[in-house]
Amino acid sequence: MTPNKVSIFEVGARDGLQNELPVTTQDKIALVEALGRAGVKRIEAASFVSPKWVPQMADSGDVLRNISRQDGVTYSALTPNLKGLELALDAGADEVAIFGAASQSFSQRNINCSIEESIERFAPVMERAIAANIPVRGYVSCVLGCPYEGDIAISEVARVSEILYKMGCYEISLGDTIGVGTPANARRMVEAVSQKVPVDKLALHFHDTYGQALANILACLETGVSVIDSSVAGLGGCPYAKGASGNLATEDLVYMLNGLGIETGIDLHLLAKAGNTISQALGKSTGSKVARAISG
Ligand SMILES: CC(C)(COP(=O)([O-])OP(=O)([O-])OC[C@H]1O[C@@H](n2cnc3c(N)ncnc32)[C@H](O)[C@@H]1OP(=O)([O-])[O-])[C@@H](O)C(=O)NCCC(=O)NCCSC(=O)C[C@@](C)(O)CC(=O)[O-]
Repeated sequence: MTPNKVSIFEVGARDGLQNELPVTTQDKIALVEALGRAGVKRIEAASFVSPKWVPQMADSGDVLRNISRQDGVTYSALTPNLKGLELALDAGADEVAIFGAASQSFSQRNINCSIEESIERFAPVMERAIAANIPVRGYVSCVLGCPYEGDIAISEVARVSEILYKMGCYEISLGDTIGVGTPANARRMVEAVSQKVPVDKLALHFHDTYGQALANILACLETGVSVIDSSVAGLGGCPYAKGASGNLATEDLVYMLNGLGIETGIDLHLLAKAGNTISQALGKSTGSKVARAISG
């Protein structure tokens, strides 16, 4: 069941940088271009959300408009509502993502509405995106725990995932937003969701707050999932756990997959270089253990 190829969905320029100190638009553009040169084919480069809520992403339009696009690379953006979608289309996003949650409290704090209200908001986004021929990805946050509610029922994760899938999302990314999962419950969750959404339409989006992300991914690969989200240099913190690491570092993921003989198409050294450069711009060292080892 373990796939022999994995598609990496790089979220450093969005999920990572939304949780870091601001960097310049030019730094973001350079990062996205360096990721492309490293062989990353799916890059989340922008987020059209309220600049009052997430000021770090306020220049998303300028980023998307000014990158030198590489053939075969998809540049995507988060769009919580119709306004976000229109901005993303205007800036030239190749695909967009709507983002919901399996926790009511998280949904309320993240996008200022309940799960049900979020589904209502997503419907016109989906309709307009389909009309514009733009693929829509769906995120479900808090699939292995919530910072406000603690444990989340797997049935709720499966329910929300199925709703987003049936609305027309081409892929559902399962977010362990606060990185609390461990391998056995991560695998149980993926198995349960795959009863409702085909496993080849699922992606793993596991944060590394508790250092479990690689182990969780390894356990879930056995279910057949073959799309994994990660963030170069481990960019991104966790607003709910001060000082905690954020997303799983793409370099660490690629290193593990290389060792398993699973193809990603990514050049690890160029990837680490991209991660080191953006880390320098942030005034910190890379969050990737592999990148540190290679550089050393
Ligand atoms: C969703 C809203 C906008 C609702 O926010 P709201 O206040 O309920 O919305 P509103 O429609 O009442 O609008 C309020 C103001 O925001 C503006 N506005 C409204 N929409 C937009 C937009 N698209 N782009 C730019 N501006 C927008 C709107 O124009 C208005 O401006 P004002 O009149 O006050 O000047 C807000 O809650 C928001 O922006 N939240 C951002 C949440 C966010 O970005 N979270 C991080 C991403 S999710 C994540 O990281 C998890 C994930 C995906 O990685 C998976 C995982 O790890 O679990």
